[in-house]
Amino acid sequence: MSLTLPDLGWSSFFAAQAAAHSGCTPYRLTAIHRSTLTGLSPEGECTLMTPPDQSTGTFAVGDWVLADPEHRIRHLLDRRSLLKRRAAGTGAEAQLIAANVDVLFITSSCNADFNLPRLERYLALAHQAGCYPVVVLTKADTCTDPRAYVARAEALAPFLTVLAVNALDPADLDQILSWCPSGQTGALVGSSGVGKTTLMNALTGTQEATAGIREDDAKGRHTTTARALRRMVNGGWLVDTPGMRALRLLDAGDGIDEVFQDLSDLATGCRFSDCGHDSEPGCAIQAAIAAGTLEPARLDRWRKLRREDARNSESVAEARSRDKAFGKMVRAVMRDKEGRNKG
Ligand SMILES: Nc1nc2c(ncn2[C@@H]2O[C@H](COP(=O)(O)OP(=O)(O)OP(=O)(O)O)[C@@H](O)[C@H]2O)c(=O)[nH]1
Ligand SMILES: [Zn+2]
Repeated sequence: MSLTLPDLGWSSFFAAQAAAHSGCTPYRLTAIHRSTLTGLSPEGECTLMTPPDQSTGTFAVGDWVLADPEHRIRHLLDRRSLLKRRAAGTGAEAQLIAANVDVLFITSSCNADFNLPRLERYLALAHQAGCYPVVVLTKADTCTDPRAYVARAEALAPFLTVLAVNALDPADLDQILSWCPSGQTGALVGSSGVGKTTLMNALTGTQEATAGIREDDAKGRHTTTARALRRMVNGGWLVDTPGMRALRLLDAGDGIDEVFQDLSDLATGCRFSDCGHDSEPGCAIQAAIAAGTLEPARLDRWRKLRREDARNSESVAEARSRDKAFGKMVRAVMRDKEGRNKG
């Protein structure tokens, strides 16, 4: 298998950045390990070393880097897109999930999993990351009217691409493949059980169980069993990392406003700039609800997403002071209660 740089996703966007650094070779990162990285070039795969002052955590699967002949990374090229999430634990630090993903396949199914707020949440994520969103509704074969699901999803945003497929039918896969042609990179997100593994295997022509993709085993040893960037049957690429599975919103304020453009536009007409859109006088959003041009449920979903985003984006210090303030409040209530019981 001989690949060219464009086959790997290289474009003029990256070439322009690389032009200033002669003597370096471009590599696309296909796996991030604890202390090294795996890079792919037309010559094949090789292990790359990070610069002395940088941990591997500053790189993401899909990144383009320039390395010297000793395989030491000299430059990380600017990204076209970046998917990240809040790191596990209490910290608000971002964990990079994948870079230079062109298309985010937002996967749901034509059954109980179908959930408009969840789709909106992933749309906001795609906008924020800089990926083109394509909604893929699986299990079209199990319901009588998949068009109805498609129509509901299409109503979420103008010009939104929504596909309905039977992930088990090879004939349906071409629809998906056409959105991520040779040299382009896609990623699948969605809830458990919607058919991501089925699609991944079918699109890449493999039978691998995704459970095998683990960077470390229980003993902390290094057992990378599969590449995190997998080639599809049409020459496109799919990111397949454990982190891709549980993406949450991080600093997605702009992305949310883009998905809820109608609401953010309306809000500029509120009398108060900090309007809570409840019972404030001159609230343009409540006026639209009263006039029947805005669904109250849509306002609820917008609020919920913004709250969730604020939570996910708050700094560690903010999280601590929130917990502290909460602790204080609890103690005050307890004291108050004790006082009353005694009195
Ligand atoms: N009839 C039908 N079954 C499907 C379709 N897509 C997936 N399935 C089935 O749904 C089940 C779950 O599919 P998976 O591919 O494991 O789902 P997943 O999203 O990878 O789930 P996790 O691994 O938990 O994240 C499997 O039994 C699939 O065979 C579809 O389009 N039609
Ligand atoms: Zn208002």
